[in-house]
Amino acid sequence: MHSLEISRLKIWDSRTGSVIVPDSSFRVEQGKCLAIVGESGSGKSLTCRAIMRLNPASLQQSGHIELNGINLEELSDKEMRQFRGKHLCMIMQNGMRAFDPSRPVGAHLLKTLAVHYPWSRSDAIAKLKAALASVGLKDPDKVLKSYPYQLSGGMLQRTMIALALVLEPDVIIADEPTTALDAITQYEVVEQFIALRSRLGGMMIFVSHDLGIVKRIADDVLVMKDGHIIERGKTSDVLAEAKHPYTRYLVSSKLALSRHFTELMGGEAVVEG
Ligand SMILES: Nc1ncnc2c1ncn2[C@@H]1O[C@H](COP(=O)(O)OP(=O)(O)OP(=O)(O)O)[C@@H](O)[C@H]1O
Repeated sequence: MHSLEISRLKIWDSRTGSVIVPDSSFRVEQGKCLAIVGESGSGKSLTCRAIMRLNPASLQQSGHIELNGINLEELSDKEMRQFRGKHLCMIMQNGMRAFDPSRPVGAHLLKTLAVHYPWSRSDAIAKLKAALASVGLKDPDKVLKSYPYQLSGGMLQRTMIALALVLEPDVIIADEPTTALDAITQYEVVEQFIALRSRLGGMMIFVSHDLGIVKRIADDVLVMKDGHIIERGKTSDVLAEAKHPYTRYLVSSKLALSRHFTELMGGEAVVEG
């Protein structure tokens, strides 16, 4: 069975000695999406970046991270660079930061693909164009020729999703990929993530503040607070019957917000678990 297994992950700041994530263990299985929720600063991003081994050098980590039986801790930096992209792909909150601002998007994407696949340039372009069209980008040629600043946040996130479609990684880690988008674009990009999940059938970790999105996309959920996992379980169970007071607080804030929104819109409050 393919899986990503994180055991006893600890992350600390080597300059100050302060421990940010003391001891986290969790597992994602083939075909499953795990959401990580929790307040700002609870350690969600550092946990994701620890899996990718992308935290700054001042942050140290220990513990065991294993993907499909491969112990990632044993890979050299060079091997890890090769491993990322093909096996582990991260989609971040700010699409702009994911791209090289000084080059057209297409040049950046082709360079990434060239690290992992021996395709000819024309084959790689054809695959990218098909993927860009499949995530709803109407003019793939124009996207490839554009600089990142010429594309909207939603277009950049779709472009990252398209790249993931071509790379077909075992694991996709999406760190608040819709937070910087307006509500309608958010909805559309989440739809693309759901489609990506079903097309690749791999594993996904989806970090979000938004329990509505979590409910739509994730099978299981972890709730983090101050670096600790305080609750975990099937998404529907956690949302319906949260055990920890902090999770209940998160769920009730979400309900209060949706009630307020519904009242503002002049309708009946819809309470969804
Ligand atoms: N490079 C760093 N060096 C030291 N501490 C850091 C570093 N990056 C983040 N931190 C601290 O680690 C803690 C966890 O940060 P992290 O970014 O993982 O939170 P988060 O849960 O993802 O929050 P958000 O939802 O705001 O992104 C925070 O207190 C943050 O200030």
